[in-house]
Amino acid sequence: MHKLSPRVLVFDLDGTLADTAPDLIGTLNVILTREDLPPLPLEQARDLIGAGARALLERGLAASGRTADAEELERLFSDFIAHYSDHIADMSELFEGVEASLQRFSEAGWALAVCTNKFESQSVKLLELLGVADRFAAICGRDTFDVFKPNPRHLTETIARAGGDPATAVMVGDSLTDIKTAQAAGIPVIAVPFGYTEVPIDQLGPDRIIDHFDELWDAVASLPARVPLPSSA
Ligand SMILES: O=C(O)COP(=O)(O)O
Ligand SMILES: [Mg+2]
Repeated sequence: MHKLSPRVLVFDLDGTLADTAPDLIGTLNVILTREDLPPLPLEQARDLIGAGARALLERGLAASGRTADAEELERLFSDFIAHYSDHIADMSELFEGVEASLQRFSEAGWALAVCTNKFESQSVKLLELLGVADRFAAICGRDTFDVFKPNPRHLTETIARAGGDPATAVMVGDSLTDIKTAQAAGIPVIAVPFGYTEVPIDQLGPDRIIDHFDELWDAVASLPARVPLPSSA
C-alpha cells in the first residue's frame, strides 16, 4: 500500500529562523582584532552571511583589505569555528513568531526540516540551545551530503530525510542562495525580508514574501496547487 508522505516545510537557518548575526559577526570581529584589523560594524557586516562560515571569513578579510594565503586562511578558519562553537547562542535568538508557527504546522501534520549552509553539528547545537531542535525531522548542513546550497540536491535530500516529497514541499529562506536552490529544485519559496542579503529580497523573485512568521500559514496556503510529475519509480 502506498503510504502518503507528509508535506515538508524546509527552513533556512541563519537570517530565517534565527537572528545569528551578532554571534557570527562577533566571532568574525574577534578574528579580525587578533589580526590587528578594526572590527566591522554589525550593520555593514551582516549581509556577508549566507554562504557559510568560510565565505563569511573570506568576505570579512576582504572587506578589511586583508589578503590571506590558503594556509593562513585554514588557520583563521579553524580559529573562527572554535570560537563560534563556544559562543553560538550568546546573543542569537529565534525571530518573533517562529515557535508558534512551527507548532501550527506540526499540529497540521507537516514535517519540518532545516537546510542550511552552516555545518550540521553547529546547526543542531544552535537549535538545541534555542530549544527547538526536537521540532525538526531533519537538520541538514553544508557537510551533511556531498553537495550544499545552491545545489538543489541539498534541498531535495533534506526533504527525503524528513520523509517527504519535493512535489509537495515548500522552502522558506532569506537569501539569493535559498531562492536559487528552491527554484532549481522546482520547489516554491517564501522569503523573509529581515535576514541577510545584499540585494533586497523582493528583487530576487521569491513566490511570496512574509514580514512576520504569523503570515507564514496564509502564505503557504496561498501557493498554487502543484500537479506532481509522474514518478519514474
Ligand atoms: O552561515 C551561513 O553563512 C549560512 O547559513 P544559512 O544557509 O542558514 O543562511
Ligand atoms: Mg540564510
